[in-house]
Amino acid sequence: MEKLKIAGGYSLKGTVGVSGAKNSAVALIPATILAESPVIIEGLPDISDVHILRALLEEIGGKAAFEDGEMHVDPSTMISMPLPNGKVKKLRASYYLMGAMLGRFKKAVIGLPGGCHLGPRPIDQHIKGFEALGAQITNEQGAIYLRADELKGARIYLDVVSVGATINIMLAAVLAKGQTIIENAAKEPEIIDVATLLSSMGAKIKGAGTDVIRIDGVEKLHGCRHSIIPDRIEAGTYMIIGASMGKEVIIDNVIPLHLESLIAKLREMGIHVETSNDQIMIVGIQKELKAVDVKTLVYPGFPTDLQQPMTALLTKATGTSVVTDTIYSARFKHIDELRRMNANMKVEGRSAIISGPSRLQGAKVKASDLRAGACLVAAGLMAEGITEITGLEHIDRGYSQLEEKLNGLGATVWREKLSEKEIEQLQNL
Ligand SMILES: CC(=O)N[C@H]1[C@@H](OP(=O)(O)OP(=O)(O)OC[C@H]2O[C@@H](n3ccc(=O)[nH]c3=O)[C@H](O)[C@@H]2O)O[C@H](CO)[C@@H](O)[C@@H]1O
Ligand SMILES: C=C(OP(=O)(O)O)C(=O)O
Repeated sequence: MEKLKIAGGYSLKGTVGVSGAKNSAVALIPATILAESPVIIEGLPDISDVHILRALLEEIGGKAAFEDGEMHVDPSTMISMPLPNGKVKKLRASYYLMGAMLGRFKKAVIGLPGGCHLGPRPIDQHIKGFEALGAQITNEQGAIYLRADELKGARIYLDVVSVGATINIMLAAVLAKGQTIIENAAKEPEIIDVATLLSSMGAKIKGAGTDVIRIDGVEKLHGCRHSIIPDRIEAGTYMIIGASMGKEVIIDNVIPLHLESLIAKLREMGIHVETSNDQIMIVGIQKELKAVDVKTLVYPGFPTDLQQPMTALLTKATGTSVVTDTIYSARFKHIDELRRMNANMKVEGRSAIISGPSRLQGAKVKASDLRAGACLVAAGLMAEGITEITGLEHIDRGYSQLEEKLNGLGATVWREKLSEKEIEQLQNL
């Protein structure tokens, strides 16, 4: 086990390259199961979610090689092997194996997913969609059993706008007989990316990126090559870091349109942001920053995945900021850790209330989930002295080459092994 150490308080400058999007990658990899011939995905991030999904493709008999960001998958030898436990619990997106395996094999056994604990994360809308397509589904001792004699297209209205349910139903529907219509679909860029891959494989999908998606089922899908979109959440994290400590930080390989809500908030705070085709330049603090209110919403609203890093930046703003998460009821485990670092903030219901400015101090803190980790990294860079962050397994689910990228901007960040005493202390927490 390791900890991340940050010597904070130094300004940052330079260019940081953004990796492929985690939330696309974790759907694109299971989508390859649906093809009859090899699929190549390029630009994948080097994160644990990608490595685990690659291993899961091999567990069901496929061949999957991952090198230099490129994954070569040969799905022709895959079988519907049950995956009730083990690796599926290490990430959220293992739920996409349900849609993809149901689509190809008409049966699957998949353990309930893991991922960040952010309050209740049901999958009832995924199940509702699969059932509408004709699947029988049971939950037996924490594993979902899915089976269908055949899948038939259906009209499915999502009661909750869900990224996962939208993609999972698309995966199950592309090989179903007839037309499927998903209404009240989520519109995140990652959904368009998955639809682009499926279309290159021969699927017929219209409307991805709008709230009505129409899928005309086809008999079979073939291999192709696909290039992933950049990670807007990783990009947003570096924008927030640049805004808090940057003299001038350029975020490269980004689609500025995907980050309009964050760009608008940073400008509202008084931060200078410039955009070009595939770059965003942040000129950090020139003057006093203004406190702002932030409310997370489905895309194109402010992403919940940037809510936690944003609270670190808001400790620098003068006045009171209110950050409300409308997507997850309990995405505030980072707040106690920020308080250890001298932040003045509290949680009230679904909101964090931040009074600033505060001078953050380095401390020993623990990442409870992925973006709590990103928030603590941002706070550690801002704080005076040394910050030590444990819980790196969460951060490694979503940030490719974190230390290399930060040190490339002039930060001082490194990993150290935890002593036996530290491991014991963590286990007793
Ligand atoms: C792997 C992946 O892409 N993860 C992202 C995905 O998670 P995920 O796909 O799990 O999130 P959803 O969009 O499904 O969840 C949105 C909201 O709907 C609720 N809900 C969802 C499904 C369902 O069947 N029933 C239900 O009630 C959830 O509890 C949550 O309150 O979108 C989230 C919201 O942008 C992001 O935070 C995650 O980073
Ligand atoms: C919540 C997240 O991930 P997951 O859905 O994979 O747990 C995230 O990426 O912030």
